[in-house]
Amino acid sequence: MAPGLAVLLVGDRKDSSLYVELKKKTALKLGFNSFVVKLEEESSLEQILNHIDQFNKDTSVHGILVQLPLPKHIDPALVLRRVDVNKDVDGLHPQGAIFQPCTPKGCLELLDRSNIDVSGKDVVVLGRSRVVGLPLSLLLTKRNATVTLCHSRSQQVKQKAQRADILISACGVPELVRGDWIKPGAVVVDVGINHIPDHTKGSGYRIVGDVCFEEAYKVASHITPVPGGVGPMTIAMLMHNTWLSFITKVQDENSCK
Ligand SMILES: Nc1nc(=O)c2c([nH]1)NC[C@@H]1CN(c3ccc(C(=O)N[C@@H](CCC(=O)O)C(=O)O)cc3)C=[N+]21
Repeated sequence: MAPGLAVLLVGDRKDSSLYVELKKKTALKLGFNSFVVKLEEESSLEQILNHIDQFNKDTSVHGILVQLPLPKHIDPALVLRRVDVNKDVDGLHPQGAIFQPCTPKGCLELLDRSNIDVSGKDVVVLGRSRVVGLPLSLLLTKRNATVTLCHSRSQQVKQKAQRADILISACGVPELVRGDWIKPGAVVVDVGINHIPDHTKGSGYRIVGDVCFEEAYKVASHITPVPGGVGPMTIAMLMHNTWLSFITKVQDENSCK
């Protein structure tokens, strides 16, 4: 018996296909079982829910991940709610997830492993997404940080960022955060993964974060790169949650409640 991770991909977005492939490769490398189901973009809600029910029933599946975003005609909340909460290794269950969502968990892991204590610090989070910004702010608050959660309607975001001891960007705006947004010595965590056109690359694009790294690394004390930063940590945390589900000893500290 080995931990089993099931991934459901609906449609054939290039970025989603790549991420699903990375998850599968990592699972297999760890000796996990990997089950990937790919459905057509036009699939109905019923078809999608059917596959989730099968994963829910399958005792060799310990973790289920529904790759987001789903096609426009599908309400993600309906799909995520169908996933057995005990197998929701993505931590995205609308009501009371057991596992911590992977990207926020990865950010905290990066801070922990760099011995950066968030308690009492002023943390500014850019972006209020249901998958990253919002849950990350809650987890940071639980760890006694003072959190300012900025979003598209926030005013004077640059001035707010400049006061941060720890600045976390998860807003999906390529290189929004410039060197002069950062307090000297601050810690910068870049969650953004943005594809921008680049004709000098064979692929026709290159990946940049939400932070202008060239400027930021000169000002910050610590900074995560893109690629090679939060992205791989997200996958590592997905595997960790799948492992926790497998051993079914999820302690309170992994609770999102
Ligand atoms: N239900 C769900 N759960 C997710 O966790 C989820 C999702 N949907 N939808 C999309 C985002 C995105 N995501 C990434 C994970 C790893 C890398 C990663 O490892 N990136 C490499 C680069 C890979 C590349 O070349 O693009 C890096 O940053 O070094 C990126 C992005 C998980 N997501």
